[in-house]
Amino acid sequence: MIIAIGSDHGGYELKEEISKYLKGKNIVVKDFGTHSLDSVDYPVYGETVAEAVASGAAELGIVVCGTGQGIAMAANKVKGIRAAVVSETYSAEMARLHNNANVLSLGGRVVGVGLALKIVETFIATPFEGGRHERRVDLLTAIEAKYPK
Ligand SMILES: O=C[C@H](O)[C@H](O)[C@H](O)COP(=O)(O)O
Repeated sequence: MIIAIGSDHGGYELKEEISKYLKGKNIVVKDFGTHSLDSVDYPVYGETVAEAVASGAAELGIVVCGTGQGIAMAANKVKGIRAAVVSETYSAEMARLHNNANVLSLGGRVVGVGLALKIVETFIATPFEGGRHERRVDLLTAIEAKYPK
């Protein structure tokens, strides 16, 4: 599995922990930065990770900013992306099962490392359930088609 990751300065430290965790599980990590605590702009990293997922270069994406909110907003602007802001494991599971989320967004100033890694573990281990949820995810995609560039 290939996972694209990215963060701003507010998510940098957690992004590094997630990268270490994933590599320890023999998952290929494509790290799109940032690479230090210097202040940067989260939309840049949200878009880059989302593009990697939308193009198929990565199967899933994980983005981190201070709250997980802004970087998820950026990722969700990219066609084909369903980014979910998650702070506990139930939502991590449901975001995959029901929403087929392809990007996980975490707040580096919200969740501790231990919980964040459990959320990541849950997110990547849970498949999309399909069935009635397929129709609803298709309706999300249909909204995108109504607003072409
Ligand atoms: O949603 C946005 C993120 O939480 C950012 O990480 C945050 O706004 C950055 O704030 P600051 O520039 O004060 O570190």
